[in-house]
Amino acid sequence: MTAAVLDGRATAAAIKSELQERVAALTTQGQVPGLGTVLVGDDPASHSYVGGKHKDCAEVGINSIRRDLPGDISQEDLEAEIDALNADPACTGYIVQLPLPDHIDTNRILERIDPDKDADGLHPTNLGKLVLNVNEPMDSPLPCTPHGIVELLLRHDVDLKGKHVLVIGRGVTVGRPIGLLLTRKAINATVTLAHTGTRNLPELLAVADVVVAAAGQPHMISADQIKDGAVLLDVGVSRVEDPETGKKKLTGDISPEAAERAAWMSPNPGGVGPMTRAMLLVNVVEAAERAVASGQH
Ligand SMILES: Nc1nc2c(c(=O)[nH]1)N[C@@H](CN(C=O)c1ccc(C(=O)N[C@@H](CCC(=O)O)C(=O)O)cc1)CN2
Repeated sequence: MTAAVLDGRATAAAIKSELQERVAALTTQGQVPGLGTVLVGDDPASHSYVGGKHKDCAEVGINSIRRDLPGDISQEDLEAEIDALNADPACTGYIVQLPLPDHIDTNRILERIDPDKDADGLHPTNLGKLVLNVNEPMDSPLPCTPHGIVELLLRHDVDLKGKHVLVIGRGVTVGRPIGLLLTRKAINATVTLAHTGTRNLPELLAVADVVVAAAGQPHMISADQIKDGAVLLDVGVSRVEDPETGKKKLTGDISPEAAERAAWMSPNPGGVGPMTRAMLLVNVVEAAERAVASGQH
């Protein structure tokens, strides 16, 4: 068996073209969506992700607001930047690029974001709505990567009803929230969350129908560890040196050979990453649509 491809690039492109029409309609109504990004420090990967977000905005007609801040910014000064974006009417939604430097209290920053402008769906109010299952239909944003994974599966007609999903990694952007989405009645999967303290990972992998690997450990999952016909979503991204070229290259958590035994597999790059970017745009557009519907603009 060779896995069919869960093509994140093509799916994200389709979502972006659907969004162009919604952005045009909002613009006609006088509500031009504007995405703000807050980037602290000079991590090249974070710079590249933020650059990609603004490129996407330009493609669909969303305005861009960019705050690039020094790595030694104080908690107080960063909070002042958050307050300014909360108050800026041109910014209809924004994100704080993670991770933040160690001296910054990330949770305090996330809590300070106006929940109505929380384009990442990571404010406690919005995560709380996800727990309470009150954001159906979309009256609050969902975290981008979990939402992107669900959308990628839906648009490839991969049904998770009754399937056993093994999520590896307990981070706030992927591992923790995705179980809440996958266990909703509309999807009805059974989810196990594994992490660095999990003792029987090989046994769990051997029986999992679906694996969401978000550990950031290059090729930690090999072909011989998965179940035949599994669905594999490779979220983790590491930059490792290519022995042939000596250059750094992107490497996922799942060995590419696993495609020989899987039914479906998301490439990395080209799978979950582009979906994360697309779902951020969805959150920005939906926030602007909610503002119009509530007469706030
Ligand atoms: N505030 C947030 N911070 C971070 C998030 C997030 O959702 N919100 N997720 C990740 C980084 N991230 C978005 O911010 C992200 C990562 C990867 C990609 C992506 O498209 N990757 C490409 C390859 C990119 C490359 O060539 O370097 C792919 O998979 O094809 C998009 C967004 C952590 N921080």
